[in-house]
Amino acid sequence: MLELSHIGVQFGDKQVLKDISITFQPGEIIGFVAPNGTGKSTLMNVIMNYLSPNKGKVILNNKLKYSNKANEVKIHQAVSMMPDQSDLYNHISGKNHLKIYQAMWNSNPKLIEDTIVKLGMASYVKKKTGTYSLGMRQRLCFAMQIVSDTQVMLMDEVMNGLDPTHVELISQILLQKKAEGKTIIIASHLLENLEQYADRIFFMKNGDLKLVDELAPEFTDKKVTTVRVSNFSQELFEVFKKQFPGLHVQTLPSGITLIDVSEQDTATLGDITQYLIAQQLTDFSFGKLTLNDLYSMEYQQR
Ligand SMILES: Nc1ncnc2c1ncn2[C@@H]1O[C@H](COP(=O)(O)OP(=O)(O)OP(=O)(O)O)[C@@H](O)[C@H]1O
Repeated sequence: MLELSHIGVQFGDKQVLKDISITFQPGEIIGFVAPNGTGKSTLMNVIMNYLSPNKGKVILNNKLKYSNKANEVKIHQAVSMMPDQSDLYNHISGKNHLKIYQAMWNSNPKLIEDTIVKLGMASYVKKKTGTYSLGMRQRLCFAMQIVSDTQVMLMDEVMNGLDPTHVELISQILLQKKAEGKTIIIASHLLENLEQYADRIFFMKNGDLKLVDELAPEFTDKKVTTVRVSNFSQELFEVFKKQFPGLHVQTLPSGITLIDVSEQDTATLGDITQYLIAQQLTDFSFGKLTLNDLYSMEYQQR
């Protein structure tokens, strides 16, 4: 269990993190989402003690704090940050990188072959990393962290540069690691992907973390169906509101219009469908509010 207690970080007069207190549990995947330059990496750097916060503490398993070098070594045996592509040595092979990580964390040597197979790296892992493509390097960085096998894993943009097949593959591995009881903390801009596996997702804003489930009740309310409509003009919006009074209708900065309808109210859902088709608005869908919708509500300007 990893606890952050009243973490605050200030750069000059800019308060990047205000007073963050949160606990991460074993077997949990946590997502951090925010526009560039908001503070995701800063928070991860605090968790790793690469950056000392102006206030607050990081506490591992109710006892260990970054109070001296010996404790830092102990914490780093349990908490790791996924290496960055710039951390790779071009003149040595991927496999040697994996061996170094396995030895540094003294993890099970079997993990090296298992991970190579799982990530489909066998055809290139013995070549020098200087010959790798962006996606191959990214898979290696992920593999290195998996081989380190720490209790808590931090990943900043883990899917960076990966094709859809490898995004899916790594998503599956993340779920396996969660099932093994790992705590995985991921900063990502791939919102649809994050929604597939994250247990808790936080938007970072004004130095705080906001749990997305608490931002809009219709995001989690299973009794609400959201109709998502493209190209709904302001003129139609006004006419629609008169025709369907009492429904919650809003147009997001992204241009998508959302109409909330009770799931049981099939008559109204049918009427809305007819209305939209009559207006030649055929680009619509029924479903749940998405993380992209919430992101648009929170961060985008009209
Ligand atoms: N060492 C530093 N000195 C001064 N300002 C910094 C320092 N590190 C980060 N910042 C500032 O803190 C803010 C948050 O930066 P951070 O790198 O944490 O953002 P981020 O959310 O990770 O962004 P990205 O999505 O682009 O990676 C930015 O305004 C950045 O300029």
